[in-house]
Amino acid sequence: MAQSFLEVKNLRKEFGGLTATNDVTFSMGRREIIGLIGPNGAGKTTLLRLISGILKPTSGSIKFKGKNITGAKTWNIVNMGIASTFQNMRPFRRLPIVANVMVPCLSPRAMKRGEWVKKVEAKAMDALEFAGISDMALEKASTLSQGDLKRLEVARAVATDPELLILDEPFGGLSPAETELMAKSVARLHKGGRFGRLHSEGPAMIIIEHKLQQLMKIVDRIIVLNFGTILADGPPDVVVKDPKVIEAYLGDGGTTCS
Ligand SMILES: Nc1ncnc2c1ncn2[C@@H]1O[C@H](COP(=O)(O)OP(=O)(O)OP(=O)(O)O)[C@@H](O)[C@H]1O
Repeated sequence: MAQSFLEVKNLRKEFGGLTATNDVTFSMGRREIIGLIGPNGAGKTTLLRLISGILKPTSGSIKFKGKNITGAKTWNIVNMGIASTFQNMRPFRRLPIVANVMVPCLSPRAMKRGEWVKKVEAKAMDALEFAGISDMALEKASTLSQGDLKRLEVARAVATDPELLILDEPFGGLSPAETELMAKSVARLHKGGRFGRLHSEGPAMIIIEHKLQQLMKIVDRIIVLNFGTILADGPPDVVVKDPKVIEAYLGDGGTTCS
């Protein structure tokens, strides 16, 4: 049987008496882009944190490209090719925006193509250009609006040339116009190619998002979590019609949820 790109098996995380992810099992292919949805508290962010190494699971396993990464350190996971953005954004607020992106550019993974430090700023600028905030590169990160902080998060993640990019609510707090722009950038990145000195291999993606209309346009598969358990897993048009999903999350309005 062909080896999965990402293989999550019986992944469980308990916080005291609370089971945040309850034996979650799924796998994904190298070219997939998955939307991870579900009600508040369903366990989506916990699942993301387990895959990116911020949390250690209570039990279960995670394999990436055939290697067991369960409980591995975050920086090892980043160097293997998994990058994430988070809801609670924590940039180096006192540093210029471009310096925030130069830090991930100095990771062994980002440097592995034989780049030297003098090229790092140029590469960081290309990541900012990709995210649409290069004109503010020398401002302090503390001056950024919520929407632009999201862009900085994306720039920091793409600067490591990830093979799997995990985005936690990339459209959260953005205006409809900003959401449209971010959705287009994400879809473009998934296709891959060169963006200046940035080389995107077209990462696989897992995107947590509540703005379903926009999410549906860019993903080819949806996983629905509810009370830490996978309720549905399939193509977006099938999942949104699933009575279990409508009852637990979508309500009568279906995909009008934004
Ligand atoms: N560090 C923690 N300590 C204790 N409980 C936690 C912790 N992190 C998450 N939880 C709990 O685990 C459950 C799942 O939370 P999680 O943040 O993963 O849900 P979510 O689906 O991402 O929700 P949202 O859509 O609101 O972001 C919730 O009941 C939450 O309160």
